[in-house]
Amino acid sequence: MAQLRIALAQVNAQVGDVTGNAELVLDWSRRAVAAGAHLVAFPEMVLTGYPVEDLALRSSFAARSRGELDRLAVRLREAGCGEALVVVGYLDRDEEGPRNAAALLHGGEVVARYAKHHLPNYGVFDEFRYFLPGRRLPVVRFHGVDLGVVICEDIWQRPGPADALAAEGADLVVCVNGSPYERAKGDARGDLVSGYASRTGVPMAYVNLVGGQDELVFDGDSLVCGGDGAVLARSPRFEEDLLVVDLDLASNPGGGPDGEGFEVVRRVIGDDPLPPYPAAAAPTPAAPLSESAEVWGALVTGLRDYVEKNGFRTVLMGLSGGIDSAVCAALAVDALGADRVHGVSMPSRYSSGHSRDDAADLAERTGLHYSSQPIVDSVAVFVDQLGLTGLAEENVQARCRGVTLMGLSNQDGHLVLATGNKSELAVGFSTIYGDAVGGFAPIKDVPKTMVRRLALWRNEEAERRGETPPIPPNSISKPPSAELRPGQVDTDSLPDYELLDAVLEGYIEGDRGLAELVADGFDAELVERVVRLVDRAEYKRRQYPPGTKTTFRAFGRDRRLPITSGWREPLPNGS
Ligand SMILES: Nc1ncnc2c1ncn2[C@@H]1O[C@H](COP(=O)(O)OP(=O)(O)OC[C@H]2O[C@@H]([n+]3cccc(C(=O)O)c3)[C@H](O)[C@@H]2O)[C@@H](O)[C@H]1O
Ligand SMILES: Nc1ncnc2c1ncn2[C@@H]1O[C@H](COP(=O)(O)OP(=O)(O)OP(=O)(O)O)[C@@H](O)[C@H]1O
Ligand SMILES: NC(=O)CC[C@H](N)C(=O)O
Repeated sequence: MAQLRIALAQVNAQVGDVTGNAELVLDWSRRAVAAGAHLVAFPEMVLTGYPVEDLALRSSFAARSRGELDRLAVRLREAGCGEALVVVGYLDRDEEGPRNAAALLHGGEVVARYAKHHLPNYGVFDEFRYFLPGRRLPVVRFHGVDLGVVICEDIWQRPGPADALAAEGADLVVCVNGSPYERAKGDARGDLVSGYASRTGVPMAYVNLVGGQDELVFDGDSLVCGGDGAVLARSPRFEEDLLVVDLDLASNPGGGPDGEGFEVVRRVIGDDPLPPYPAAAAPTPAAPLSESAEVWGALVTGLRDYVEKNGFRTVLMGLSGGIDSAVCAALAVDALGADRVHGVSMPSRYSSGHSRDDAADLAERTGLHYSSQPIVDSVAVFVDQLGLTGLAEENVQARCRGVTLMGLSNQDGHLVLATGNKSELAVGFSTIYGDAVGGFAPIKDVPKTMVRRLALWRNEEAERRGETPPIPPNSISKPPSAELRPGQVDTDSLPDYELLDAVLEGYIEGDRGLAELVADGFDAELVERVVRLVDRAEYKRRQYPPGTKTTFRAFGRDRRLPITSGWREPLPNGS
């Protein structure tokens, strides 16, 4: 039985900032070594950030990543971390092409390199476009403990390198990850890691990135499972964390056919067993979050990191008194603090008194900066000069609001937030270049029924903490309305949101056809109408700002459809 203290550094790396990320690795390695860790592991491609998209194809970027890795090995030794084994994800490139790789650094050198074997190429991932798969499998004997490294998707597909490592006698497998958040995914990861450990008897340490990158949020949730599959330690979600765990590792005799097909490379570092050290208190595994808490955490992280990593100080949005803009404002206040959030009420001649009162109430509750910019005069100029009526007149109101927000953004440097939700985006219920303007859309992947659940949860959470609930109860209870003509409510032109979201979930998340949805029990006419609306709105979605993915299938990378398309889902009768 060998003892090893490992530290999983769940850090927030910045895509493209290789120098800054090297500093991050250095800083967290120092902390881990100060905590007595013998092995420190960082997430997938921590040195370049993840995902780097087409930057992976630039040889200058790969050269920078490789060069910084070599320098990092030396700097770690100079910083007193040379005795520890430090696992660092980076972008590699050899004569054949780019690789998604992890290096083991020790004593000022790169002692082993592993390139990801299974490349994910579904959903938001396009790794066949970027990387070549690796076949080499390093097994490093570190003070008598046989260690192997795998990268993220490697444990989602079998057979693969993790099973091969068990067969080659690894006593511990470290899995480095860039596993993005989507609702309820945490369980899948826990099951995979625990399943691997109990199947093979080999403990696994799983370290994930944390933080937002464009539309993705990495939620951390790093964990360690013992050889019996039990979870020994687990990091909190959506925050940086150093998970320090003492492991008693049994020697694995190896064996079995799973090692075939890989080129095993062995290296020995330190012949002597590690000296005994005082045991650290075992960390308590972080408790699971409720669905609303987890989605809220993802949205706050996604918004905060988009704003911070793109260098904005403040955000600005239109406040209609409705639930969508109220939830976006509450998210922004949680992400950035009230002083960095600006909201504008922009009443038109159709705006109700309560829309202004509810917007003002929201500002009062949250403490955000609030102002009023009526659009009555600007709308009148367009309507009169162009002779606009009906829908054209309705939409020009949304567009005057868009112009107002963009004017203030240009003047004061705010990032404009678009407040549309996934249900509206699905059916094209927004005015292009109107309420769809903005640089980021915090709730674009949250269905309207979930927006409501989030609003209720956030207010309850505030009450539980003895704080003022941020969202005006009236914004939650009143019927949703765009207020673009007198007395308009969303249900004039859309089905009830509970029903709409159920059909949308089947069509978008479940990829069910029109006939299948009817067989599921939905009304045929309703399904046909909703499906047509969704198909027709592809062009609008393509021009909508980016926003945080929370569902299994977010619009955009997860669901790529042609805009110009003659395809119509067949009707239940086959026509
Ligand atoms: N395939 C295509 N590729 C490129 N452009 C295409 C296009 N098809 C139409 N277009 C163009 O798109 C424009 C029509 O779209 P757009 O101007 O948006 O107008 P449209 O979709 O016709 O109307 C906006 C709808 O959203 C509703 N709305 C508006 C504002 C807020 C809310 C809310 O509750 O949040 C709801 C409103 O009640 C109305 O039903 C036209 O200029 C048309 O030429
Ligand atoms: N009177 C207004 N003042 C300021 N902004 C507005 C106003 N009306 C609409 N907006 C902006 O346009 C967005 C679309 O709002 P709209 O009222 O048309 O529909 P909605 O999707 O029900 O949104 P919400 O629930 O926020 O009202 C709002 O979220 C808000 O940002
Ligand atoms: N970076 C990866 O390889 C991620 C793929 C993996 N299936 C996940 O979502 O966790």
